[in-house]
Amino acid sequence: MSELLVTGGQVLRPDLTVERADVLVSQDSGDIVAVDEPGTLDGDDELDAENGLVIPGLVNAHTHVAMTLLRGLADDKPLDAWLQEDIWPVEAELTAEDIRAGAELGLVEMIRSGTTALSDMYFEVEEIAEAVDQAGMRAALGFTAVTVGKDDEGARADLQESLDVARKLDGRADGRVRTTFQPHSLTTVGEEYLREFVPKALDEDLSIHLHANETADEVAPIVDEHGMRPLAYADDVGLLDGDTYVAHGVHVDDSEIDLLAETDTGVAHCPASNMKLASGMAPVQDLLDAGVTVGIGTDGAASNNDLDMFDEMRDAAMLGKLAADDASAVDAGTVVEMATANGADLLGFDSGRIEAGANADLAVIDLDAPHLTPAHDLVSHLAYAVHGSDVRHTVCDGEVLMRDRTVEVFDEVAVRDRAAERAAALVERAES
Ligand SMILES: N[C@@H](CCSC[C@H]1O[C@@H](n2cnc3c(=O)[nH]cnc32)[C@H](O)[C@@H]1O)C(=O)O
Ligand SMILES: [Zn+2]
Repeated sequence: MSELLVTGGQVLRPDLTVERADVLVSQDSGDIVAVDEPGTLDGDDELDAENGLVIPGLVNAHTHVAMTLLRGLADDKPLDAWLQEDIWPVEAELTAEDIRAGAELGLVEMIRSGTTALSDMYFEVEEIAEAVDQAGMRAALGFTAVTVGKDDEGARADLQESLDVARKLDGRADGRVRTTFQPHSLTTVGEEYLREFVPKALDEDLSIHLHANETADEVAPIVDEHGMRPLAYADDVGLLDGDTYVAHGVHVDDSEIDLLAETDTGVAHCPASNMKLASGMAPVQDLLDAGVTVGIGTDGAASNNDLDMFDEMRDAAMLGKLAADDASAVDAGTVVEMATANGADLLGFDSGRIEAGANADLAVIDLDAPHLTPAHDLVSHLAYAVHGSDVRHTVCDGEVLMRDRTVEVFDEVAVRDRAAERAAALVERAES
């Protein structure tokens, strides 16, 4: 029996109160065993949380982790032009080894900034699953199907692969990997393919993750072609019948907000990506008021341009206020819940809460910093003032992924060097 004691700090509890407490986690079960008064618990090993705040590991509810290789390659364009002119041509040159290197880089960046779980959409998913396994993190992974620009055989093969990958990789990494069926979006996968394959995913009880209602440009053609709003169309083809979450959900009208709530469909809100691509402002407070589960995602590093969930919480709060024209909207406590418990609920993990019985996924924030002084309200600090670089330790499934700012699960310098080399060679191939 091996137990780790996170000791000497303050702890953020599920009701968002903060108390002085020690946290005991089991490295065998990967669960939190107890949260109790300082000095009352004992472990085999200790993690020093003195002058620190223990929080649930953050959950990045929508990303493309291997896109770290494309960070800074193409900026300052809207979604459609950015994908078609810049991103897709370079992605066509990506090898399995590139994706492994990019994923490792992204996971190291996440561990350093206190993220312990992610929901990812990409290809070469086996490589991403292996990187997640080595990282010791938790992930909902999947193969993203696109049918535009493909012949019928290619299109059907893509959707079949999304089903096959979801079936094959579920439960990998000792159960830390779950999977989702992933049509890329409502405009990049044809209706006949959705009608054929979505029922198969539902039959197998697969969770579903897709991009939806991201830009105004994508809404209009759906309304023209199908005579209904995008999410009504998504519902019509069965996409909202299962355990589904959509990334973005920016351009949703009241009827679609109601539909999300009625069908218990979640939203992975990506504020930085929505601002950078000028996609628009998601009505986050309206979604929350309607009872929709909203998590927060960074989207890929090429549209953010980092994977720091603390930046993302601050962006979500600020953009949520602007969208609602109300400074009280999307408050600090709300974004902290979105980035922890809500995200975990979307991905289907029992994480995001520091309480006995939950997954032992946590981060310790160093509060000894000028930008975190004074400490009137630590929840406010989490939403508005903490940076990813303030994270001292990161723990997932009871294992220490980073101790005293040293990543223990990867050779960080080697990961950075390999990613930089592969990214340079990738761009050279794409340009030749
Ligand atoms: N490009 C591949 C498979 C798609 S993987 C998932 C895709 O989502 C893309 N992506 C990244 N961010 C966004 C976004 O905000 N909206 C839509 N797609 C995105 C990403 O570049 C990647 O191509 C194919 O043609 O078959
Ligand atoms: Zn995306």
